[in-house]
Amino acid sequence: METEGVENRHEQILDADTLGRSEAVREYFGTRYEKVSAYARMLMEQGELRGLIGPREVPRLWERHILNSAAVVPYLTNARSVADVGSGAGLPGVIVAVMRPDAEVFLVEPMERRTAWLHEVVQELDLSNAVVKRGRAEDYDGAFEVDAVTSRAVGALSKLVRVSMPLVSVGGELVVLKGRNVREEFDAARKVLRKFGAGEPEVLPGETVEGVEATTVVRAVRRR
Ligand SMILES: C[S@@+](CC[C@H](N)C(=O)[O-])C[C@H]1O[C@@H](n2cnc3c(N)ncnc32)[C@H](O)[C@@H]1O
Repeated sequence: METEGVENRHEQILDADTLGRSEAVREYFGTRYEKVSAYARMLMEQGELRGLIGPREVPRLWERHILNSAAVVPYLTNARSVADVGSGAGLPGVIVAVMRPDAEVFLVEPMERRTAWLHEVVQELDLSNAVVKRGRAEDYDGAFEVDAVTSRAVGALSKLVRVSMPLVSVGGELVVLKGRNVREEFDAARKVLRKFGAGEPEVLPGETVEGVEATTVVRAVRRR
């Protein structure tokens, strides 16, 4: 029984690695590939055991998590500072920090167990541009401002705007990974978007590697 579990796990890791080792993925990440790959390996080996990702996520780690997270990066071109709110296992924050070594990246996460993991990742990957901030986004209102806040799977758009926009400098933006039905969340978010002078959010295509399903990226700019 025990051996079967281990073998299953091993197979899952090999499956997950097939996409991660493909030429298309190596090319996509370029010089940052080794670090992204080291992070993926850490997550494959420890993510489930440490309660960071579900067991079903291991085989689809690259597609659903690593590449999905990378989809925000093309929308952060002008950002010199980024905060990833609700970073959890480091998604998308760690990917942003790896792909944008020129930007300072704050990984904001309240749960101690998760921040301990994030500290390990930052050390292991030698990410000198990443800073782990333990706490809720609301705790940092007035403490720092960034050019962009990223977020994935933290809550409805209305909550994200409410807790994250105070961290965005005027002219900066919220760049959020969402499901394709995100427009359904716009009504509830409008009032709070208006408070920050942000109009209708943009729904942008989150394309990464050919053959990998594109995700949805939502962007809202803070105007006041
Ligand atoms: C479902 S997890 C998603 C983690 C990661 N972003 C991902 O996509 O895998 C949501 C995370 O958001 C964090 N969180 C919830 N509310 C938050 C808030 N107000 N400020 C910062 N983090 C928050 C939780 O502790 C949790 O780690």
